[in-house]
Amino acid sequence: MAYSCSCSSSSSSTSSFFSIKPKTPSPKPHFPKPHFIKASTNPSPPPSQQQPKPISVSKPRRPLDENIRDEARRNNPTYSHLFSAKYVPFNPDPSHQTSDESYSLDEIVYRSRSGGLLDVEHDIAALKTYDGKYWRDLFDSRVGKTTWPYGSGVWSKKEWVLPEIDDADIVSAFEGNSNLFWAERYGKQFLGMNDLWVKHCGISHTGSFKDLGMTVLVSQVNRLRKMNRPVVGVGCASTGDTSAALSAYCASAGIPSIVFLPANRISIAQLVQPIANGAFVLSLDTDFDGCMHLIREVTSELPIYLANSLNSLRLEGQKTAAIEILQQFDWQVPDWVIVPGGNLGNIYAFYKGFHMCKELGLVDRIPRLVCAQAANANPLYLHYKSGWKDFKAVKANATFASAIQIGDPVSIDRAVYALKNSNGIVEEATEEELMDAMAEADSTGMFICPHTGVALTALIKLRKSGVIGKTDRTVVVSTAHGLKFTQSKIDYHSKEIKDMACRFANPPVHVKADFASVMDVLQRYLLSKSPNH
Ligand SMILES: Cc1ncc(COP(=O)(O)O)c(C=O)c1O
Ligand SMILES: N[C@@H](CCOP(=O)(O)O)C(=O)O
Repeated sequence: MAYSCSCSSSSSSTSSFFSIKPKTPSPKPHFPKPHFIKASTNPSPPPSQQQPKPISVSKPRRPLDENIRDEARRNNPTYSHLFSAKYVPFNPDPSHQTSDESYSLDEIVYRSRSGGLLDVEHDIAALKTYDGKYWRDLFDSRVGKTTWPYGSGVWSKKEWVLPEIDDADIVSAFEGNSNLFWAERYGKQFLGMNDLWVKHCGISHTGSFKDLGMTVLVSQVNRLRKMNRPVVGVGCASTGDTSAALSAYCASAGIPSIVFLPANRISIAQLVQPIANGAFVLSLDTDFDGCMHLIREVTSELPIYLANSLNSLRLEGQKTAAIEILQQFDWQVPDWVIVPGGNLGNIYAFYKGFHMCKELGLVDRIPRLVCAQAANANPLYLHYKSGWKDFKAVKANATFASAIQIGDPVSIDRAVYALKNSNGIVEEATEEELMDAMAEADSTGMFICPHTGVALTALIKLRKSGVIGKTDRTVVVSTAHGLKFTQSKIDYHSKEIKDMACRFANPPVHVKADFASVMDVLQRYLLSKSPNH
């Protein structure tokens, strides 16, 4: 790449003016009711009939040797006998179908016998014993509470995620329940849209959507270790976000974590996260695809559990973001959901979440999915453009969207399946397009990451071509917190990026510290902003 890319710690540049150092249930009679927390089992009377409540002076209610896990153990009935899930080959080829192949989730297995991907298959017949309204009400009743583990947006859907795990084994930071932001000004000003939303999955414990999957994976590892299974540590290859999430959840459970990072290809903020959380960090002179290759070899030799999304457990957590979007729209289905794609697990996770909601009667359709890639790392886009002919991995070039600098995505088959079954589209974004989109979005009050800039570029292109209509309800998935990628914003607003106009740069103005100089620049500024200017 021609310019000095901010995502490389070695190449981070600093502008002179930024004085910043570099860088109601209807159960069948024989099934007991799954647990509703109090609020929904005993709905309150309408406000007109309510008596004024005495103000309670709250005192600590728990004795010192008790906590919310103990409370959950006492209060939450166990439904492990009602619902179950297992690993099965992902979308097996019917011609060599080995229909009996399945594995318990307590086994350590990442690939099917044929070498293909696995999927977590739920006992849909058991889940169907309850109707769509039942599930909607159950999930809604758990939002915003602190009841263990349902205070988490992931574990509030526990029956659909890891139904058999003991609540006591769950490792959670009450992740999920991320805000769905109405992008009023951005939609109106730049796209003429009135129903545009940004799902802020990056406003999360470690600043990315990876928390949703990692709580599930690390919880299962916690369970396996209690069962004395041979898991000494958990490892991943990462472009920065998976390693941050893995190290935080492992640290919280006291489990060793090992992370393989491509040297000088992730942001400083992302590098600091596993270091601070006590992970064993290997910085390797290769790219993400090289790291991925190595971690797969290592985890097949050593008792290190693989935490990348090749491991289908992760996607069970990530799919809850799709369910959450429906929930936040009062179970109305948006027209479009746009997701930036790299290793390509997340686009399938979204598909799976939406599909389960349809299959189980919570909604009657699913949205169309768009996967957005950086043009510098676009193997899925090329595959889509070729009419889904033979897939070819690419050598991924540097991109400001550094977390998706991936040329050989492990979940390519899952992504293709998700897109084909959702009438989906793949788009790409050049470096200039994604940085401009990020800057424009930020100028309307967001503070997004470059990957979200990739997704917004896809939206801009699909709006311009008329594929996405002005009134289409559209959700752009924001995958990481912008604060992890400040160097890219500094580079852009400094206009220090080679071959990039940085059209929306807003550099600070250096002014002499005297009244006249300050008044002078302010008057010129106010004039430029006045309506008659
Ligand atoms: C911030 C960010 N956005 C998007 C992605 C892409 O997700 P996936 O790899 O599941 O396609 C990743 C990781 O790959 C990421 O870290
Ligand atoms: N962006 C990811 C790349 C690895 O993806 P994964 O979902 O397979 O773990 C990261 O942050 O490492």
